[in-house]
Amino acid sequence: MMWRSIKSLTTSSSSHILRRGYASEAVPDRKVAVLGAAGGIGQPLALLMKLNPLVSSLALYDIANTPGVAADISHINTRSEVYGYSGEAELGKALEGADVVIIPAGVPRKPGMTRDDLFNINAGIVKGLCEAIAKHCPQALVNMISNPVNSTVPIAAEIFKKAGTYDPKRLFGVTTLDVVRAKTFYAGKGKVPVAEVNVPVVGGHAGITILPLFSQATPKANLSDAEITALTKRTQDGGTEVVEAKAGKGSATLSMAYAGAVFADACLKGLNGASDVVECSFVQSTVTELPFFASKVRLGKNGVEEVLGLGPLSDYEKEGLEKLKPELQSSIEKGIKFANQ
Ligand SMILES: NC(=O)C1=CN([C@@H]2O[C@H](COP(=O)(O)OP(=O)(O)OC[C@H]3O[C@@H](n4cnc5c(N)ncnc54)[C@H](O)[C@@H]3O)[C@@H](O)[C@H]2O)C=CC1
Ligand SMILES: O=C([O-])CC(=O)C(=O)O
Repeated sequence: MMWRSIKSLTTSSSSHILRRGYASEAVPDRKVAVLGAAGGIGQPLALLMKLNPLVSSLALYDIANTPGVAADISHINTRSEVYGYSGEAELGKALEGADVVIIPAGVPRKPGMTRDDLFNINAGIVKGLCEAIAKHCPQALVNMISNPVNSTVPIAAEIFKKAGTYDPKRLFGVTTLDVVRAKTFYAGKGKVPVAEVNVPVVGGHAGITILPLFSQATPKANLSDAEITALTKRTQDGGTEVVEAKAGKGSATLSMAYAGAVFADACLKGLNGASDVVECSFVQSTVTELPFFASKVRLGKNGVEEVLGLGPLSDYEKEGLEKLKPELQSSIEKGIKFANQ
């Protein structure tokens, strides 16, 4: 599929504009920057963004090892030009003119750790990167992958507020991997075609704050309450399942790269004018009393066009929603407090 869509694009001889097949619809130039591009997520994510025909310029930034990754990926014969940037002195150049900035920079979990255990290191990394974004590409859509997402997104918001550049429509916590997992696990248990499955996942991105809404899943599968409870728990613990299987060698990287690429693609489609792009994301929200919350979001030319409501919840989901609020609230407050220290 991906290969076909790439082949159906041809380069215009007179400009950087691409034209789609026989139609004359222009595909605008779009720059994507990946911060943390030499890491476990960063490398396969950079590869997937190199395969995305909506990207014209791909900036790969890390504190080290980016020249090799950039040289390697740059040989792939797809649309985008690839540039590698290494070290803080080059961060500004990596960000300049970026339409979408994806942040998988930071340390991953080891067995026995929670995502919150990453706060002490990753909060500082995210803060520094967001200060640079505010300076060099304040208009960019920011896709935050670095954990704990429940705190790193509020940190980013506070940093942007301080710089006077905050636009809640442009800041996203990437929770797509929760949706990817919920879809996979539901299709397996419900014996329905995985490609057709849709499941909203709301709340946040850690343990019980991840709330899959299987009562709204389509296509309908005949699952018992016990099966729904088990699927919910498996989705909530999906990250830990990978951390334990990797046994000290990090957390999800390949499935996260896929999820990050799906979400960035949705952002790019929205920027380019599509009006029917809906993904779940952790954003500034009034869906509940919490200031940030993951729910379905319609993307468009300005980033978030509309934060969609939760829809009807089962009693089990209503209970899960109430249970997650105190933990999510405290993670949000921790991020806000850190940024304002
Ligand atoms: N949102 C989500 O669903 C998920 C989030 N994650 C999170 O993503 C983050 C990255 O995970 P991995 O790629 O596995 O880790 P990794 O350790 O393999 O890669 C992280 C990269 O970040 C780089 N880095 C560190 N400080 C930096 C800075 N100041 N500027 C730019 N780059 C910097 C490192 O050099 C390294 O290349 C972790 O915090 C992890 O918990 C992981 C999986 C899913
Ligand atoms: O579990 C982790 O630490 C990484 C992550 O966020 C995930 O895989 O969902």
